[in-house]
Parts: sequence; C-alpha cells; structure tokens
Amino acid sequence: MTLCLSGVDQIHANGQAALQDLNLKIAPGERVAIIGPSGAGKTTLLRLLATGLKPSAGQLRLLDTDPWALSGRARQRLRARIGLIHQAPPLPPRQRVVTAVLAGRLGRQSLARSLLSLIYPLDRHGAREALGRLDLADKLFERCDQLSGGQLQRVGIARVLYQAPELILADEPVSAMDPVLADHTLGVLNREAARRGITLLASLHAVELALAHFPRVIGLRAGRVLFDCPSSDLGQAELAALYANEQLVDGALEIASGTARPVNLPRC
Ligand SMILES: Nc1ncnc2c1ncn2[C@@H]1O[C@H](COP(=O)(O)OP(=O)(O)OP(=O)(O)O)[C@@H](O)[C@H]1O
Repeated sequence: MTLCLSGVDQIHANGQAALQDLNLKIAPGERVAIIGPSGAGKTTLLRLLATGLKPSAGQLRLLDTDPWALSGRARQRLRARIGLIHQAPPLPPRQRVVTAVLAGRLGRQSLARSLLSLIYPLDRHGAREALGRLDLADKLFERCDQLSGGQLQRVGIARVLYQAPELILADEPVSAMDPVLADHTLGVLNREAARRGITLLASLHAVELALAHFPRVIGLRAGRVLFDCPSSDLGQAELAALYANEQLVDGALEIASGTARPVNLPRC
C-alpha cells in the first residue's frame, strides 16, 4: 500500500480535533479525490500524509514505512519521494520559473549540485519540458511574481512533475484557475500520474472536477470519512449529506422545516 491509516486522530495544538478515527488504504497508482465542506479536515489530512503533522493517535504507514519511526534524516529522504502541490505555491517572488521548477529535485541531489542549480539552472531542457506539459514553456525565464495565481499553480504542478515522485499530494491544485483551465490542468495531472504509475491524492472543492477526473472519491466531513467509493457510484444523496450546512441560518431553518433546496454543488 502507498498509504495506510488506521484509527488516526489529529488534534491541533489548540485542541481542535481535525481528524477522527480515520481508516484508509490507498494502493500504488490509485488516483483519489478528497472532497468535503470547509473545515472538514482535507488540508489537515494532506499535511499529515506529507509528514508535516504527526498523528495524535493511530497508525500511519506511508510508502511502506512508518514515517514517525524513522530518524529525522531518513524522514527527510522519505519526503523527497513525495510531491506536494500547494494551493498557493510557496515560491520566492523574485525566483525565476526555471529555478522554481528545478527545485523540485533538490531533495534528491547532492548539496553542491543543488546550490549550483540555484545559481545557474543546469537542466533547462527538463524544466522546459515539464512546463510545456502545463502550456507554460514560454514562462521559463519569467520571475514568479510576474505570474498570475493560476499560472503559479501550474508552475507548482510542473515542479512536482519534474520531481517525479512516487506519491503526489495536491491541496486544491486548480482553485485559482478558470473552469476550462482547471479541467484541462487536472486532465494533464491525472494523465501524467496514470502514465507514470504515480499515486495521486488531491483535495478539491469542485465536485464535478473530482468526479470527472478521479476514479475514487472520499467524502470528508467534520474530520470523518462519510463515504469512500468509485466516483461512478456517487449519488446526489451522498453529496447533499456531505455539504449539508446546518450552521447557515437559512439552511438550518430549511432543514428543520424539511424544505431544504437541492444542494448547489460547489464550483471552482
Ligand atoms: N494549524 C491549525 N491550528 C488549529 N486548528 C486548525 C489548524 N489548521 C486547521 N485547523 C482546524 O482544523 C479543522 C480542519 O481544518 P482544515 O484546514 O484541515 O479543513 P479543510 O477541509 O481543508 O478546509 P477548507 O476547505 O476550508 O480549506 C478546522 O476546524 C480548522 O479550524
């Protein structure tokens, strides 16, 4: 298994319980979307899987190891096998796009080569090829602060494709793109993951994109798995239950009176 969680809880430092009794198995090469309302725990789950957070309880196995039984150095090596796609890629504003993409392999290179690559981009061909898959080859020598939010997200995806990890964890990877570009970009990411046998786990607010691109969908609500099924099996009732928002005053009144409208599925 690429990922295996059993009985995992995650409680943040302020006492907020973000994930509760999570049991999950994801096999190598699977492509899985995580959907759910705001605050459901999607980002917390991805941070946990990226070993940015240690589970408060339960067992996590990642790429056939227990990351928290490893030394700090071995965990660092494990992280180099995982590609992270952030909603807002943490790229230095003045950095050139080519350098940002080549940084995808920093964790797997010698220190000397990494430092040299930061000063003088060595593998320009590789960076151009990765950017070309996201239709951004012409931005190779632009500065990151000269790109739009959607372009920056695509640079973040190109960087992870260049990294060629075994597992990709993507947190809202297309949230800053228009619907057509978001659809196209998720298509590229999924095709590349499938072609290379990379396991892909992505959180998404756009349900229609999750269903269109990912064979398996996990619905997370209040830190628990509400459903975990093939996307072709997912029905309106499950989605309505996932996104029912009793906290909204109008919604609460409608739910209480049994006049709730059909749920409007979130779009990007
Ligand atoms: N660093 C943190 N410290 C304390 N509580 C946190 C922290 N990060 C998230 N939380 C809380 O954990 C819960 C889950 O948050 P999380 O960001 O994982 O949800 P999400 O599903 O990604 O939400 P969204 O779709 O709005 O990004 C929320 O109640 C949130 O307030």
